[in-house]
Amino acid sequence: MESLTATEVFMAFLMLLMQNSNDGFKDSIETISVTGILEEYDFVIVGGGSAGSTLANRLSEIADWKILLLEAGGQENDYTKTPAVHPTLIKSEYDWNYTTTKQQKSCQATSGKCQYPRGRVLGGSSSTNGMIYARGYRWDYDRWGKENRGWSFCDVEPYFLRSEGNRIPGLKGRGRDGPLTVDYPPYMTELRDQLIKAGQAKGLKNADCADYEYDCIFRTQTTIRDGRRCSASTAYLEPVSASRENLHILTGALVSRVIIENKVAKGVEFLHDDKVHSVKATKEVILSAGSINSPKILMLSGIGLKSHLESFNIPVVADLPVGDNLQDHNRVVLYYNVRNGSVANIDDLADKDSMEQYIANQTGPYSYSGLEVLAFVKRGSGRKLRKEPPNIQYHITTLLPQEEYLASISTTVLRPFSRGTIRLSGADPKADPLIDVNYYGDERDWQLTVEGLKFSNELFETKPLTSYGASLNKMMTPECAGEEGFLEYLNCTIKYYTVTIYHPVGTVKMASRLRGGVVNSNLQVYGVRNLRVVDASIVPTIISMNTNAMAIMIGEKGSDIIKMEYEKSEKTKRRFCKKLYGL
Ligand SMILES: Cc1cc2nc3c(=O)[nH]c(=O)nc-3n(C[C@H](O)[C@H](O)[C@H](O)COP(=O)(O)OP(=O)(O)OC[C@H]3O[C@@H](n4cnc5c(N)ncnc54)[C@H](O)[C@@H]3O)c2cc1C
Repeated sequence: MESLTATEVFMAFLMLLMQNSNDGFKDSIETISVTGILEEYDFVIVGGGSAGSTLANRLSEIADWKILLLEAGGQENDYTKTPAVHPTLIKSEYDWNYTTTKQQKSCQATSGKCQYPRGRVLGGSSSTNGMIYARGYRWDYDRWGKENRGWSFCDVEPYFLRSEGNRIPGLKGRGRDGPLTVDYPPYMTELRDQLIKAGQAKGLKNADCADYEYDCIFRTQTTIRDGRRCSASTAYLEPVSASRENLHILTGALVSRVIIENKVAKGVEFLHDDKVHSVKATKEVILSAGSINSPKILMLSGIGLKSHLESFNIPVVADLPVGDNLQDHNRVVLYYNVRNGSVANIDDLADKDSMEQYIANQTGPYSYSGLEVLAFVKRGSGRKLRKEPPNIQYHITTLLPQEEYLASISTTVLRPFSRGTIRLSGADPKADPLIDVNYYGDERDWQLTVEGLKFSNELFETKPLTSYGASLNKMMTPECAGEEGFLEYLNCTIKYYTVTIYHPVGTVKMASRLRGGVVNSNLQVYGVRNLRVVDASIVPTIISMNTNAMAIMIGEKGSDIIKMEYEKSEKTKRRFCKKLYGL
């Protein structure tokens, strides 16, 4: 019998899921219709992603505040919450379907245009991501804190702890009671232990890489709760959307601009079913539309580089370097054939028993993302590096929708020197922005990638993996398969197959104005009152790990900054009234 393609397999799984949920997928979040929204709210939050969902939950804890959350996408469902299908969410209705501008040194397999996925659904990119949970190093946040008061590790750690509901026994210094579940997925492959042994054979410690003293390899911790994705919307919106009357959530609402009068944000304009609507914010408008769309909305609202805005006849409200400082992690993948049955493959997913097992009790190969093992190492030299955390990350995958039994290892330079930009392609809010990732704009990133790739291959040449038949499969990178020399092969894979690993940050930089900042350390946009940005775009320098936990931390901390500010002003007001009127 001819085997099924990956698309056919996932379609079959989807059909089975639908059949099992009687009348189709049920929405888990209570939303409001566009005709039901109020004329004004205290806070209007734009974007219900990792940071926005967190913020909506925390701000709506204050019963007196009315909150509106506007999200361009729709809701998650049983399919999007199934861990193994996550690669199929890219380029689907849950994705913004962005591509970059033409790149010279990367993505040549797709003619220099890199796919650039971002979640367009409640939960944002946390609803389409690979579900890896990683916080970043103390060093990363201390670096932020040097220039941004209140953002050192000791300032942000309480928010990681508050958000995290870690179920893994024995880990120290982790949150246990927070809404965001962190756990091992309920499935693992035979190769996992061999991978860890291979790392150990190369001197890596088998430990959670929470410290930076050592190179390490360990089993991936995930935002998977009982075999299902735990996105920011699952964690923060599901538990409160029905019970909190002061929180309104509207999906399908594409915010086109912030309404600004005399340098004060008054509300937003949005499109719903192609009709233009507006809503007022009496206290603040908060952008949580992510690293691509928060800068886009700011620019459409007249906040950005003057010359750029003027080229589209957008009246300038504040001349700020919006969209500069784009930093991202990318990856270059090597593939290895391994012993039959030691990893999962397309047959495991195509197997009806696997599908039924998942539907019945959320276990089996559908219950994990495939990203089974992570490793972090330090490569390169220099005295400075000695005091820094690992600068290379490996994601090792044991589930590829192929007939062969394959494992893959992707190399990621964690603190790239290259910087890209986000710019408008026009004044139309529906037009995609121009994303120039500029991978390898700085030659040092290429050199370090080569070093990282060499080490990844050394891992697969250790006994624990060669005894499992590990051998490099060049056919998975067909554009480079003909390269005979190993170094030539690596350079070719970098040029043809470098793609994003989905961590853009920094495009609405938190810093002083002199240092190219767009927001201050309270996340307020310079030169415009009542306007804040709370999401991954405010990150001054990219952290040395995956970015979802970080974005949720920003939502948590952002909510406290806002609460404290209003509480303080309420107290001052009350004190003033008491003194003056005895109230
Ligand atoms: C495919 C993929 C895989 C990833 N894998 C991992 C991983 O395994 N682990 C990890 O830690 N990180 C991962 N990440 C990164 C991580 O998920 C993101 O860094 C994080 O979710 C960013 O949070 P955010 O709040 O800044 O933006 P988002 O979560 O992207 O939220 C932005 C929200 O705003 C909405 N929005 C945008 N524009 C508008 C508009 N004009 N009007 C209304 N709404 C709007 C969007 O639809 C979205 O819901 C991955 C990301 C992707 C895309």
